[in-house]
Amino acid sequence: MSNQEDAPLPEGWEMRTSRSTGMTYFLNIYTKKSQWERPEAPADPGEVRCSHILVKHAESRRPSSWREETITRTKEEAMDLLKSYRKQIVTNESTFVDIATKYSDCSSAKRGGDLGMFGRGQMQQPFEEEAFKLKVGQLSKPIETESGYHIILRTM
Ligand SMILES: O=C(N[C@H](Cc1nc2ccccc2[nH]1)C(=O)O)c1cc2ccccc2s1
Repeated sequence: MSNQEDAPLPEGWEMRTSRSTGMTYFLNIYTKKSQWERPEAPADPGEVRCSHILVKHAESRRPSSWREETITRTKEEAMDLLKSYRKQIVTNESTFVDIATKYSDCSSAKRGGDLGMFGRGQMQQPFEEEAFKLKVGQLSKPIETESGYHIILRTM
């Protein structure tokens, strides 16, 4: 039975000792907030940085992109296409940036799919929910928003 004190801290937390009292406290390395209680869950990053690949379809909120003036593919075709891209990436046949730059139906394609840093409340809910679940370096499964189907890579 490993002693709770020896167990590693959840991701994003560091242990500190108070200079004034000598007491141990815990620091969220992302938000710089501290707390006395030993954390049980990974620290809320507050903000994340992600890149994504978006495949739109005829029912997308805006069925148009830098690639195609009018996007007519069906939802099923879009999902199949996105899954083929994900397979190329996970088998190292292609890089994420190469696929995003060539095929993503989001204007972020020009930046290799990079969306920059964002906090909660900035992106469509299903996208945000998945993005904040990812560990840094992790590639999501396909998710759906009103824009179409995405795979998300958390980079920070
Ligand atoms: O909403 C955008 N682009 C839309 C497609 C889209 N829909 C999204 C929904 C969630 C996250 C990213 C998304 N991108 C479009 O081009 O029709 C954004 C483009 C960019 C470019 C740079 C940084 C942030 C963003 S957000």
